[in-house]
Amino acid sequence: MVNMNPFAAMTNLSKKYGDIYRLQLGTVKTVVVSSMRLIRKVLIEQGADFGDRPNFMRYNILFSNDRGNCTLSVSHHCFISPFVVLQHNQQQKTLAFCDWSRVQKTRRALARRFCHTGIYGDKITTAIGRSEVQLLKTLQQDMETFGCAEKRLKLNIQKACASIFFDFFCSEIIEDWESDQDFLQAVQKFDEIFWEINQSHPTDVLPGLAPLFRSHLNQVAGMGKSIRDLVVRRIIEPHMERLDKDNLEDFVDILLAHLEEAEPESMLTMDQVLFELEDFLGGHSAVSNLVGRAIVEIATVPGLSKTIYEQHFEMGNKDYILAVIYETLRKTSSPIVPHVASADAYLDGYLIEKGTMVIINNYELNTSPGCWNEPHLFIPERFLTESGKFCKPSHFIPFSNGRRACMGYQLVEKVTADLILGIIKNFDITPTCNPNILPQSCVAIHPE
Ligand code: HEM
Repeated sequence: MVNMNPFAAMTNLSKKYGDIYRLQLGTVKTVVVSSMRLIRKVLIEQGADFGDRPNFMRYNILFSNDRGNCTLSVSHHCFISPFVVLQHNQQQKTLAFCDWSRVQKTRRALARRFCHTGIYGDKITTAIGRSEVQLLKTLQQDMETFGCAEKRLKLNIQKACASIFFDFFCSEIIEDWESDQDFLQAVQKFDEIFWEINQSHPTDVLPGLAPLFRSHLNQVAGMGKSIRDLVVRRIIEPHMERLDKDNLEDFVDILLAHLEEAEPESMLTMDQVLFELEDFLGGHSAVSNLVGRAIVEIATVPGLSKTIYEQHFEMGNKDYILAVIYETLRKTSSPIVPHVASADAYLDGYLIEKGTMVIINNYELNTSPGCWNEPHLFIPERFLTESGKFCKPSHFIPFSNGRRACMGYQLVEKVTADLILGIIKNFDITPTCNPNILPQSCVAIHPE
């Protein structure tokens, strides 16, 4: 099973050992849950007991915060290179990979309104509109230069999504993607980070192997630095100078106003604010990879591009494109970030000790013939009622559920739909690549 998709391998084990079983992964005690009944318990009914995240060395390296020369430090003084020594629990600075805490509640509360595309509908629509013009122009140029837009398709979609997110969250309009070196570097680094956090690595469960992976871990340490420089210099500093607390223009203003106005016991630190902003800006990588995957899927189903066009633009069915997005997520079998028991707790009668990692294995729920008709095929209609309304079965939860659920799903739906529709309206999509060669159980497409 070593070469298998790990989620498929864990599904095989569940056939033998049941919907809940223990695994010892290196030094990490792990429990795998596979049925919807148990997944619901972990995420919702007993969400308070399972709200923490694994403390992987890579996450700590990635979310360090030395803006100078990348000299960081590790809890157990694990020496990786002359330049990198890690610090304990740097990952508590990030929203998505920290343990559950009062700080986490504050972080989520600050971002909630901004993730609501209804409340900030005009701002996101304007940002998408601005970026789409540049995307279509760039794709057209590539068509003229290379005869097809495939060569740089992923990169162009990344730039489009990044400029939407910079515009929406920070009011930072990227006028010219190609000449803005800061921006281009941030796009590349965000994508590398997204790929990295979507992969597992031997040091996650065997941190003692770190010296064997020095070069990779040093690379990981460098990934966030250029992004942090850009965020501080181009976004935080100018926002601090012009902050008007009576007129909060964007998410950065909301975060900075919090630093001045919150009660001391619930106030975030400047570092936490900076990392929260980076977490949300980084969401663009998830969207761009998803758009890329959807385009590949659409290309390989004969006539689908035309059907999307007809449904959306001619028949006015706005739900069809949503069904395409959810079918892409299903076929990818987009995984859920592992949780960790924050206290000793009983799950289905078994004692799960504090600190145990809980893998929520949704692979079978996303891909099995027991849950879906012809699951290997791309059929958006499975997410539509007879009258064409979007309808998602309750066992399909690509954005998870409960207190750690994804905060960005509305943005994902809106940006992904608008970009795909923009491309379909202006270009023919024909297949050159088989979607089955893309990695499974992972939205990310390799940065190369
Ligand atoms: C392809 C697109 C995306 C998918 C499939 C996705 C899915 C997920 C999943 C499964 C989780 C883990 C939930 C859990 O552990 O129970 C998560 C967490 C999170 N997502 Fe997303 N996400 C996507 C894009 C985004 C975007 C664009 C943003 C923000 C703009 C975002 C913000 C977050 C945040 C902040 C968390 C951490 C929540 C927490 O730990 O408290 N996501 N996402």
